[in-house]
Order: sequence, then structure tokens, then C-alpha cells
Amino acid sequence: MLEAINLSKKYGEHQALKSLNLNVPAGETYCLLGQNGAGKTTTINLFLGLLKPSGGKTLINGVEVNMDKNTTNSMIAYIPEVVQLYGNLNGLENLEFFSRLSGHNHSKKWLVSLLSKAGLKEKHHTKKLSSYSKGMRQKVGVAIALSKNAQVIFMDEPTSGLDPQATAEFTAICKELVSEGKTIFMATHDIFNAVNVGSRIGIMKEGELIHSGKTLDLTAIELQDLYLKTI
Ligand SMILES: Nc1ncnc2c1ncn2[C@@H]1O[C@H](COP(=O)(O)OP(=O)(O)OP(=O)(O)O)[C@@H](O)[C@H]1O
Repeated sequence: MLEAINLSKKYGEHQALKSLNLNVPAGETYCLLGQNGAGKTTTINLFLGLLKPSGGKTLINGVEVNMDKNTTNSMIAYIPEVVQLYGNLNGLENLEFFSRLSGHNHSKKWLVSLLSKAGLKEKHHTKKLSSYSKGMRQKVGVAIALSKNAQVIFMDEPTSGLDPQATAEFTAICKELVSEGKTIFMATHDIFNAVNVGSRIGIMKEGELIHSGKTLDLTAIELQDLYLKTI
């Protein structure tokens, strides 16, 4: 579903990505780990088509991102670390606004069902966003991704700043989405979450993918050891 082929990115003279090769089959959750500045966000931005590669290419479901952005955009959604929504609108209104913006005209009933599926309790649907926690905002972000019917959901640091309960709820939602055939690609520093939710992990160092493989029954301690040896 996701492929990076000899992908490289230079910012001026700085080589942020060095010939990255990556393959994520459909229905997997890929967790990309690495120190600050390793190149994780750059990789996501190249898949999103927000950056142009300096070399190589990214493909989504076989379509090259920079060749046909309309097609690839229709297959993907992005949930940033802090989901930017309108504070003066409620959760349902935000979802309605953003799903319309991406060209959909879903019924209110359907949008309510998406918010509930994303784990947002119904009593919060009509509360102003300004009263939402980070975890609740993220649930609206998941609902927006669902309203787009995205096949692939990219996430940047999705569990950063979430309390253990919000993290557990988020993990459960990710697992449900993947069980329905979605593909998730996330950049994260959260090793526990990576083994919990990830079916594959990648470890980056200074723009290179040093390790990539299935998590299988790797424990968090084993992944931490592998991470520390790799970086
Ligand atoms: N717009 C930019 N201009 C110049 N350099 C940049 C730009 N964006 C990123 N970089 C550099 O590219 C490298 C990779 O950055 P990137 O944000 O992809 O790392 P990251 O792994 O996501 O880090 P973090 O964990 O801190 O989010 C870093 O050295 C960063 O300083």
C-alpha cells in the first residue's frame, strides 16, 4: 500500500533523507521510530505530497504521489500531533466542516456514528472544541479521516501528551481500523505503543532506515534494546 523507493530529501545542503526504501502492505500499522531529527516527519510529508523528493519516489497503492496527487490525496488522511480544529465550533460541526471541505456530503446521522466510532462520547459531540482535551481532538481527527474514507491514515506522534487511558483508547481505535483493512503509518517516540499497536516497525537514524521488520511478539523492553543499539 505504501512504498518509498530510493527516497531522498535535501533541505539546502542538509541531507535529511538518504535513499530510503520502505514497503508497507495494506492492513498493517507501521511505526517509524528514531531520534529527533532522524527524518520521520520528512518521510510522512513526502508521502502526503507536502514536500517534493530530491530523489526517488513515494507510491500509495501503486500511484506515485507527485504524479497524481488528486488520486493519492483521495486515499489518505493525516492526523497531526495536535489536531487543528475550530474552537468556536463543536466536534460534530468541525467534522461536518472538514468532511465537506474534502468534497463529502454525509448525513448528520452518519457523522455522529463516525464520532462515536472514533471513541468520542455522544455527550461531547455538541460541546465546543475549546473544552476538548488533546485525546478528544484526536478522536475528531480520526472521525475526519473516516469521513474521507481514507485507506491510509498517517499520524505524527499520536500518543505524545496523552494520558494512559487516552493512549489505551487510541490504541483500541487503531486496532479496530486496521481490522477493517485500513493501513496506518505513524511516527512515534512511544516504544510501548509501537509494540502494542504496530505490526511493523522501522528505526531511522540520520535520514536512513537502519532497521525495518515485523514486531511479532517483540516486547517493549526488547524493542527498547534494539532501538538503543540501532540509534
Ligand atoms: N523545512 C526544513 N528546513 C530545513 N531543515 C529541515 C526542515 N524540516 C526538517 N529539517 C531538518 O531535517 C531533519 C529531519 O527532520 P524531521 O522533522 O523529518 O525529523 P523527525 O525525525 O520528524 O524529528 P522529531 O522527532 O523531532 O519530530 C532534521 O535535521 C531537521 O532539522
